[in-house]
Amino acid sequence: MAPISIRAVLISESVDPRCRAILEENGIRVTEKTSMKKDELIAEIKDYDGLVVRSATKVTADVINAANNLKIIGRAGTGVDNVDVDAATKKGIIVMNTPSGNTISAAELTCALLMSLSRNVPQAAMSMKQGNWDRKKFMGAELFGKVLGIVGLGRIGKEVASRMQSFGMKTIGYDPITPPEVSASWGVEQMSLEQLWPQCDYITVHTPLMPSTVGLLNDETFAKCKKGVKVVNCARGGIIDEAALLRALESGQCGGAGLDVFVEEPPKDRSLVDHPNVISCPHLGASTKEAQARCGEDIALQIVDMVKGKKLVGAVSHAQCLVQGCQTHSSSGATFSPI
Ligand SMILES: NC(=O)C1=CN([C@@H]2O[C@H](COP(=O)(O)OP(=O)(O)OC[C@H]3O[C@@H](n4cnc5c(N)ncnc54)[C@H](O)[C@@H]3O)[C@@H](O)[C@H]2O)C=CC1
Ligand SMILES: O=C(O)C(=O)COP(=O)(O)O
Repeated sequence: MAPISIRAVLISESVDPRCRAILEENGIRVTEKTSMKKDELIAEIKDYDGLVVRSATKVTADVINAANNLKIIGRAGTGVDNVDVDAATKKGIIVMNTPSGNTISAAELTCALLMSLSRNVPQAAMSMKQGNWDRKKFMGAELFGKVLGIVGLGRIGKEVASRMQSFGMKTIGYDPITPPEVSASWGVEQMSLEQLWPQCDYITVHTPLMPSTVGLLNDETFAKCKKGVKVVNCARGGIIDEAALLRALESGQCGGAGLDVFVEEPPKDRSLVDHPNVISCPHLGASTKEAQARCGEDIALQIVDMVKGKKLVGAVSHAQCLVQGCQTHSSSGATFSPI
């Protein structure tokens, strides 16, 4: 691949300092400006060759079209739903991410939410802080012997499965791309969603956000679930329809939800966050020292590889992934948009 000249990179979110250090060691000028509003980003982006973001920066078509020199948008993390990949591709801008860097952290938070849901840990802790000692109110249920449905058997889904199997959960799942014999080798029996919904005591979603995954859990699918099913969304807001979830919580069809992500972040409508059977986090799936170190370092190294014209091992076209309906797994762990 021909080398790409990158002289100046804008980092628009809190990214591990190793990212800046690696870029600067390679002669790239770095500016860090966080918490910019959309018009500030549009004004700022004009002269940069590269932009490094996490999930909060919305790299919309107007931002992309305002950039005169932009060649690379680097997502220090997995989901690229905050980047208009089509608009970038039309301008010949490469979009790349670092998906394997935060897999374990996102999987561990998912497991923490599953365990918190089963034993009411956050609610009990809050009650203790309020001076109470209420043992009856927080009666829980064992995870042992319960059925966990995993929708999306990619990197994170797989890691969640192995961890929850160690608690004695039966893991079933669905993925349109991962072959059933592959997931069977990690102890996950695949089946259609129609077969999956009524069997689960817990459901966790681990798909990218895209048109085919918006509202995977909705009024109709909640109605097919066991009464009292508990759900976790550590993937993206909207994969579980928020209004349908609230209705299901109110009717008791859903017995509890663990939410790390929201359609709007932070959510202005607090009805879900405030619901007594909801435990929530402010999008913390990738917020560990280890994940941030990996993602910050990986994105910088990937940008440097592009500058040096290195062949991108296992690079795939993101557009192709979207057509296939998934983020393809590449051997390098990274996904790229076409140039
Ligand atoms: N809360 C957080 O901080 C984090 C959230 N994430 C989110 O988690 C998502 C998943 O991450 P990875 O596991 O690394 O991605 P991945 O690409 O390894 O796995 C996603 C899987 O979803 C499957 N899939 C696509 N459409 C589907 C459908 N309709 N039904 C069922 N499965 C479907 C794909 O075939 C693929 O196997 C990311 O796209 C991102 O949005 C990722 C990291 C941290
Ligand atoms: O990597 C992902 O997809 C995430 O959701 C993590 O987002 P963040 O980098 O923490 O803003």
